[in-house]
Amino acid sequence: MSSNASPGAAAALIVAAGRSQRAGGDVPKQYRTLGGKPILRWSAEAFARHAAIGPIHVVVAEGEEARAEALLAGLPVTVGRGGATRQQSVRLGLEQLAASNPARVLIHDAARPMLAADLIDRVLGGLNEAPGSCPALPVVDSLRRGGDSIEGEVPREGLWRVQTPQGFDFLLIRAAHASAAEGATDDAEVLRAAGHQVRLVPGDEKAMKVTLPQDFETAERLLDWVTLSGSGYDVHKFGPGDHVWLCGVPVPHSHGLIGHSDADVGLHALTDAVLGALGDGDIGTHFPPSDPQWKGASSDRFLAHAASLVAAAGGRILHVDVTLICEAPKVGPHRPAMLARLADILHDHAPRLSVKATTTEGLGFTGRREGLAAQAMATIRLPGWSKI
Ligand SMILES: Nc1ccn([C@@H]2O[C@H](COP(=O)(O)OP(=O)(O)OP(=O)(O)O)[C@@H](O)[C@H]2O)c(=O)n1
Ligand SMILES: C[C@](O)(CO)[C@H](O)COP(=O)(O)O
Repeated sequence: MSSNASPGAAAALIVAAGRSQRAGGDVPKQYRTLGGKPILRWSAEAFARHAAIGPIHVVVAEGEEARAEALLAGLPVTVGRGGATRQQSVRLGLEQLAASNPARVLIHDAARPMLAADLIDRVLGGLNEAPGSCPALPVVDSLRRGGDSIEGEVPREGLWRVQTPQGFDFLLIRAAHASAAEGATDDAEVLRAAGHQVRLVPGDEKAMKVTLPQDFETAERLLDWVTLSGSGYDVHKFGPGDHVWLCGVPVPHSHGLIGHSDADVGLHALTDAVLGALGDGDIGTHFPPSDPQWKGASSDRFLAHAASLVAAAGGRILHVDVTLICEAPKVGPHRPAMLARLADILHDHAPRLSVKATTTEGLGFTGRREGLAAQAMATIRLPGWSKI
């Protein structure tokens, strides 16, 4: 993904050097997946899609640079080293960003993956009013001080739960961090303590910080999954040959199928069904027949590409269903091999697979054995909370 940045765009600094002591797990939470996508990648993509964001810099713990670069592949980001505390990570990240000379910077926790474009807009809007801008949500529960029992009340009026991204005048926040005492839990406080105004702007419940083990499940639910279906249809004509390719399997036959690629109608219809569910063109858009590199190509790569687009959108294929329409060859004996091949091409993307066959009772072009047709249906699940 290339940057959409407009001139004068703000920089983004994503802090991802934490150790996830509260979340636990085998790897730090920013490297775990949410909706099939690494947590760190979610917010990096959100910044990369936003036209008002320019350079994007990520700081990670020592030794994690290669892992972070691999999971951020294809995004216009740079990766540097963070520090032992969040405050130190921000300070180091700001120093590393100084070479880009941004006028403004948005500082964001990698642990807040659901970063909506309108939250970025609100934070940038706040920066037009003050040198600092901080998204926050009102406290709605009653607050009490205590240990095992309640010892007193804490009035909630005027209290806010602050989130990220927090926006700043770059030179002011860099200077404030350079001279700040240790112990600040966020950057708005660092700027305020240095004597500058920080504007509060409305936050977003979905910009929650994944902190505790149970937060992964909550975050998955907040992705607002949408279920989408697509259909595909394809026809190829019989010609000379002794086998046809169907759903990735060579099936012996008195004829072959004529086509630019291997003419696998099953995989072509299914690829179109997956692309249809995504709303991302058709097989010809992605693999133009005019392009000589697809001559004789094995069609499994077309389907694998469509599946990779679903995965890149943080989604998952739930179900695919292919119907092959022909008088011959007989499909039944080859069905187990076709299902195994589809599972192989789709890896673990599609838990439910179906291949069916029908004749047209001697009617039409398939009935006259002039060609072979296939129709397919795919159902996918995509995170619906932001426009992807
Ligand atoms: N030395 C640190 C500590 C934290 N962070 C980042 O600051 C954000 C907010 O921190 P938090 O949720 O507290 O993450 P962790 O420090 O990883 O969690 P814990 O406190 O449970 O260990 C996270 O994106 C985290 O990666 C950082 O860049 N450098
Ligand atoms: C910056 C922050 O996300 C604002 O809510 C938060 O303070 C960082 O998390 P931590 O748990 O305090 O390290």
